[in-house]
Amino acid sequence: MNLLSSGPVRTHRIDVRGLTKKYGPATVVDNLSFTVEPGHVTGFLGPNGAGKSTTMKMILGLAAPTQGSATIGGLHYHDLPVPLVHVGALLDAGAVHGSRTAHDHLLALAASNGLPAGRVGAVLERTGLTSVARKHAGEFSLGMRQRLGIAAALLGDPGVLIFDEPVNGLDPEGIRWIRGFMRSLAREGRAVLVSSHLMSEMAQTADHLVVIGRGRLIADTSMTDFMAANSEGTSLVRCSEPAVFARMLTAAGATVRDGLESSLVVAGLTGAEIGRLAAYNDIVLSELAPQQASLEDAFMELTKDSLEYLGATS
Ligand SMILES: Nc1ncnc2c1ncn2[C@@H]1O[C@H](COP(=O)(O)OP(=O)(O)OP(=O)(O)O)[C@@H](O)[C@H]1O
Repeated sequence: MNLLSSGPVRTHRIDVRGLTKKYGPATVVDNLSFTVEPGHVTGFLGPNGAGKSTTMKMILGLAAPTQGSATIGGLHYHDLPVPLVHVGALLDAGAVHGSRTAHDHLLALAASNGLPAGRVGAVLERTGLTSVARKHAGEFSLGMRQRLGIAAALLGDPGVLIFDEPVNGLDPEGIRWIRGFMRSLAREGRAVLVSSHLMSEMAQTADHLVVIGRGRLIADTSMTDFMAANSEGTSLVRCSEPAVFARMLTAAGATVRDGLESSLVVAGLTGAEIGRLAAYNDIVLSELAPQQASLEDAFMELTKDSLEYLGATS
């Protein structure tokens, strides 16, 4: 079998099991288990310092786990015969040799990994770099360096791709390109793991979410389920007798909490249902307004207990 042909993509899963990393007394990845499936973009979310990069480095054999394992298609990274054929990664786009042209950078990488030179043209084409292939990478903008890093990750036509905060610092056009690119890689049957500290980033890209905080798993869910559970609207209600109406709402199955200035924040009933209940009980509503919780709010809520430091309140 020719592992380097442009035939169907080899599908692999990433399996992370009980993965733990300690640096001195600090446990930065703590008994983490999750799976990254082929054909999906899995968003790896967590606040800064949550342990995302460290986890990715362990999957890629760049850091040794203190406990547990991370495998690609059942093998540890160091046991993969030609690693780039199975997994490609973009960890730090700045780490490109500025003195080489994009073409020569990729050619050197192909040669040192035993990959055919023909792949260089293919990945330049795929990442839209053909016209600048003879330019020095040192002259590249961040967006172009990012594309070059992705071209390198694709050299072995791997079934697994790992991107660490790929849109950091990019302009809107670069961000849109990367999002679309990751989705196209998943459509081809590849397993794509991409980290971010922004929920809004993931909402437009990922099919699945793995959320961590302080190195621990907080959520492992499909994007659809996360959205259904967290973007449910609440209603803000102002009325003549909030305490009385709150009891009625609760009796009708709503969840009610106090809002600002004697308002009520009501979940579990639609605006129309709240309005009907008020009319039926002769409660005068002075305000009934839908409140849409953003996914970013839901993510903040989910990770608030795991933030390393909280802003001081003045
Ligand atoms: N080589 C190291 N030695 C000691 N501590 C480290 C090392 N690498 C990472 N850490 C610490 O481990 C914690 C997790 O870092 P990591 O970079 O994995 O987090 P992250 O979720 O990727 O965050 P960020 O988005 O800020 O990079 C941090 O507190 C960091 O300071």
